[in-house]
Amino acid sequence: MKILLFGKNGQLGWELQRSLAPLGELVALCRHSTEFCGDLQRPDALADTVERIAPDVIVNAAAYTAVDQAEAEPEIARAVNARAPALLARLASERKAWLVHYSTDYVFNGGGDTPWRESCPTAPINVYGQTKLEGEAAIQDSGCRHLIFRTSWVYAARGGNFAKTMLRLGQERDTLTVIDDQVGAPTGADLLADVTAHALRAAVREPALAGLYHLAAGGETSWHGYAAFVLEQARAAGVELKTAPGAVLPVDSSGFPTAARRPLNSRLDTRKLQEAFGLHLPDWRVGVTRLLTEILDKT
Ligand SMILES: NC(=O)C1=CN([C@@H]2O[C@H](COP(=O)(O)OP(=O)(O)OC[C@H]3O[C@@H](n4cnc5c(N)ncnc54)[C@H](OP(=O)(O)O)[C@@H]3O)[C@@H](O)[C@H]2O)C=CC1
Ligand SMILES: Cc1cn([C@H]2C[C@H](O)[C@@H](COP(=O)(O)OP(=O)(O)O[C@H]3O[C@@H](C)C(=O)[C@@H](O)[C@H]3O)O2)c(=O)[nH]c1=O
Repeated sequence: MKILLFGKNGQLGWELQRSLAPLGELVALCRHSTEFCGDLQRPDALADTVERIAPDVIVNAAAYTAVDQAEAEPEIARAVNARAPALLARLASERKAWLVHYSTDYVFNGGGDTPWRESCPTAPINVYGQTKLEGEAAIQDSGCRHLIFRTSWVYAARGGNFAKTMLRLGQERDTLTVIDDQVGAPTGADLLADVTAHALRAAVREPALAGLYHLAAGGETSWHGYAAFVLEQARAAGVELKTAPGAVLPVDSSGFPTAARRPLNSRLDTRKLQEAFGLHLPDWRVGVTRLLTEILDKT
């Protein structure tokens, strides 16, 4: 099996390089690759890349993920998150290749407090979520064989994420103010990558498994609960923090204004994935603890 991976240097792309390697020949590209084009904003060159590599599977881990910035540059977000996946889907369809793609909890409006199922109505409340939804729809409409994984609150040892921001701020500030009315599940890029490899292997054998799946770690928390957990673990590991226990102050969304609105309810119901692929998704604390062990060991 020949796999073409886009976005190899992102949080997920980096982990996918490890998880996908045992499945076959892997060609991994980033925006600045030279021999082949890995820039999702260059459609002609992208089509040429796919033609020359002739992959059996295209895995798209590249995306425009700057949620607040997307409000100011919707056309760039749309080119990367919607138009490029649409092109990759057409190219995959033409050559009967699989397309693996990732989407987000931000396709939902955040109403209610029950976990979203794949069949729930989408209604994004920010530009990033809207463009990611357009990408999903284009893939589904193309008729290509695909796996789309909607996930949430991704972190990894490599790359920027909320856990690392909290670790840094905890060493700089006496108090932190963190939103406690947005609820979801922090999900490790390593878990996403391993589940992708497992699911892809199964789907190639059993094409009826193609489709859209929610994929997130088990359990739930708020950004405030997540921040408090990260700092508590760091303190226990001997990191000197300026933020004292109890000085992570909970606020509702209006207490921490941002350019983009975020959904209050980001819970994803992952039963479809677990049943289809015979998987158990571990609690979010398991992965975050591993992340901290890894990054604190290096400091
Ligand atoms: N991060 C999160 O919390 C969540 C992410 N997701 C989805 O998961 C997937 C992976 O996200 P994650 O790994 O966390 O994201 P990252 O932001 O870590 O990585 C995204 C990668 O995409 C690349 N990229 C951006 N624009 C282009 C372009 N024009 N051409 C080629 N590459 C480009 C970036 O490259 P460069 O560094 O050069 O800009 C970066 O390497 C995405 O589909 C995302 O929407 C879903 C839910 C949560
Ligand atoms: C830095 C900071 C953020 N926050 C809030 C703002 C926001 O509501 C929440 C998370 O902020 P961030 O900007 O780190 O995360 P954000 O960019 O919103 O993360 C999202 O990224 C995209 C790509 C996704 O697909 C989503 O699943 C989600 O992970 O925490 C605080 O309350 N206090 C703080 O000090």
